[in-house]
Amino acid sequence: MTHTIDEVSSAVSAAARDILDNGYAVVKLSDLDAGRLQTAIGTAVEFFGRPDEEKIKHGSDDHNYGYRPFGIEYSITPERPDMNECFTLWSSRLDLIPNADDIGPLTDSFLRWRDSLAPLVGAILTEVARRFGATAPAFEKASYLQINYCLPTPLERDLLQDKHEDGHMVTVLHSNAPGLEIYAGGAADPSVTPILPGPDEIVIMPGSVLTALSGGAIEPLYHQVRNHGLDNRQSIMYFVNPEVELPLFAWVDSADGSRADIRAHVQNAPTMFGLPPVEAL
Ligand SMILES: O=C(O)CCC(=O)C(=O)O
Ligand SMILES: [Fe+2]
Repeated sequence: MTHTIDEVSSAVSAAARDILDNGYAVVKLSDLDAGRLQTAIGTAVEFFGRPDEEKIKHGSDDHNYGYRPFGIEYSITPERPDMNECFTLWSSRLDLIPNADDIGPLTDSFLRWRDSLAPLVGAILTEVARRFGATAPAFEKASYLQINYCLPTPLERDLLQDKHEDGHMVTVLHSNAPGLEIYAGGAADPSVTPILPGPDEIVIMPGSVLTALSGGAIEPLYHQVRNHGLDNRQSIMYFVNPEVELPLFAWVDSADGSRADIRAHVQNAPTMFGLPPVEAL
């Protein structure tokens, strides 16, 4: 299915409305974009199948760029690491990934998938900001793609990833097997909703940076990943952060009438998961 301009703009409006009214949105992709998504997952799965000593050659020393082995990132506590390996690509910065030249098909497929997502994310954020009489911040240079390659995990460990919110503006997520559970009723409501996007679907989840921008109107979507004992599950995320070169002000006045610069929140959020702060790339 190809999408006409009218269909795209109504999908964007519907996504913005769902984020504001329901706290998250599910968006259907065109055939072209769904193909890029599946190619990105396929090339990454081939990469994760390589020996550890090969993969580690493509990870930065601080584990922020390229391959990140199991055991670094966590959701609540370092004693319970997320049960996955990762590969990340920040902005278009192939130079930050050691020996990126040797994994061209993987980085190419990630760049193509990012090229599909960035205009869609930009249009949806523009529409969300418009509802607050504001303009959405630029984001591409401070945002990154990450694929999680889930590891086979004994069922005694109930969750592959403990309950968390991502600390970004939005996360665009696709997963290819069950596990994701969202707290659709808010962080304090214990009930969870399992979510499995179709092969041509993505989920858009607000994070606490969007909460700060919207003056609390849009809550962060807490989520977790249940262990169903599967041995072939991947999830791929576009973690979208506002660029941080210039001051970044909330879209609404705070109670005292001021508008705080929220850049420190943006930059420090990843430290809650054991990762370095967001840089201005
Ligand atoms: O694997 C998933 O479905 C979710 C992954 C996730 O929440 C994350 O990496 O922050
Ligand atoms: Fe997450």
